[in-house]
Amino acid sequence: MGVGNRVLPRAESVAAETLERFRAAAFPVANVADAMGRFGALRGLRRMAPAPYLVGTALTVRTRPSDNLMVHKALDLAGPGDVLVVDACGGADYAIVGGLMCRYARRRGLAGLVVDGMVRDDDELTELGLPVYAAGISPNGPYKDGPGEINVPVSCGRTPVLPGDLVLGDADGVVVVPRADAEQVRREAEAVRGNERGVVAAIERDGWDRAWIDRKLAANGCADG
Ligand SMILES: O=C([O-])CC(=O)C(=O)O
Ligand SMILES: [Mg+2]
Repeated sequence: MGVGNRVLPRAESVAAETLERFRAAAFPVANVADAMGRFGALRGLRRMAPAPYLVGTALTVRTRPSDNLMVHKALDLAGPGDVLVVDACGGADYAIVGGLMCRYARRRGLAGLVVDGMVRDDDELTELGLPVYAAGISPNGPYKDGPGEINVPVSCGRTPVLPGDLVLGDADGVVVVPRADAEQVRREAEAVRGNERGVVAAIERDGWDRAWIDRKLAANGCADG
């Protein structure tokens, strides 16, 4: 088994009850990212087509920016509730995943795919309605030669992802919650959402307290007027 060219066993995943609590809560990704000190949301990736809220556990893949052999292997290892998190080094020239693979993923019950690289077959992805996040689209197809790694720590959207981490996605993007921190983040996200709901209510009754802005500017020594 070689570094850079290996398939590791499935990692321990975020607890099933925690996963269910996050599924029921369906927090906006922005609230969860705020609950994590504004880290945690993957950078430069977007949802490729309208799709349901994404909740699942990370099955990680590392691959060359032009090759998807290990992604195909990972699809055969993945099952219901898994999210393939693919570190393709942010490659912009070759699609790593396309419509056929996403159809197969949907058939196998995967929760979604997150690709730090390109995808293709945009119309098909739209038709499938599976949550697929990527850096962009390229019609150029991938080679299938390897090497690569499965179930190792990866970097996706310039953010570390460990196999078994919790993955959440909505129209804004994807946030990854470290498995061991998930319950704490859930409580924080609940507080962030509660606070935002309070602000919404205050805006609607013209009661949003804006005094903090001038206090902050004064503390900054800002020349005002
Ligand atoms: O050729 C590939 O491996 C990727 C692709 O377009 C598909 O899955 O439809
Ligand atoms: Mg295709």
